[in-house]
Amino acid sequence: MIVKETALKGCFEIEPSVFNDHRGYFLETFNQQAFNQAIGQEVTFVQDNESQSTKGVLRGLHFQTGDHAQAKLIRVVVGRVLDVVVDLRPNSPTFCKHFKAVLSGENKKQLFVPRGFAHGFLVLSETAIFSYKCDNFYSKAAEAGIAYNDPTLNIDWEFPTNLVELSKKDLHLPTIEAYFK
Ligand SMILES: Cc1cn([C@H]2C[C@H](O)[C@@H](COP(=O)(O)OP(=O)(O)O[C@H]3O[C@@H](C)C(=O)[C@@H](O)[C@H]3O)O2)c(=O)[nH]c1=O
Repeated sequence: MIVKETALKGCFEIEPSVFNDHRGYFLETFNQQAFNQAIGQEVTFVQDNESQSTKGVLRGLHFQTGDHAQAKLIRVVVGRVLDVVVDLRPNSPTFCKHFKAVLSGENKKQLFVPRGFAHGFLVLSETAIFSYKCDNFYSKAAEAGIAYNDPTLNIDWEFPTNLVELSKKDLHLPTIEAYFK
């Protein structure tokens, strides 16, 4: 397993060890002991989520507020996505900065996104199955988000914006400026 901290403190990119043989492959997608040691923190995941989306679907940028904040360990099982995380920790030197990575069923890369970040992804393949662990339970009341095309964040999604498909909820997310007002 190769673990690298990204430019955003506390946010890590993880490349698990994959064992290939004549039958196919094997990997540990999560090992609590190795994971906590690698990132130097005790994280206890309590919920696993999976979603499927088609090409051009963009989910995000989402987070939960206050005591409901969630750290996430993210991976793609099938397909390819552009995953984007945004540091929304007001006291962080990288406040409002983002990090992006292509996660795919082929590269099997994972991202650990700490609490205090917004997260979203855009599906680049015909279909994608997205899987993630959360260290806090889902709370509908605590759901929040920032528009994926926020001008301050200026994220290059590397995809024609007229082809992006959003949920009704995500169509009306505020800008970062409006959110922090
Ligand atoms: C996230 C979530 C949703 N739901 C329900 C609510 C709703 O009826 C349905 C679909 O929810 P959403 O439209 O919010 O799903 P989605 O847009 O996929 O939301 C997810 O987006 C990515 C980018 C994240 O980072 C996640 O934390 C989460 O916010 O599933 C749960 O029951 N539990 C959950 O943990």
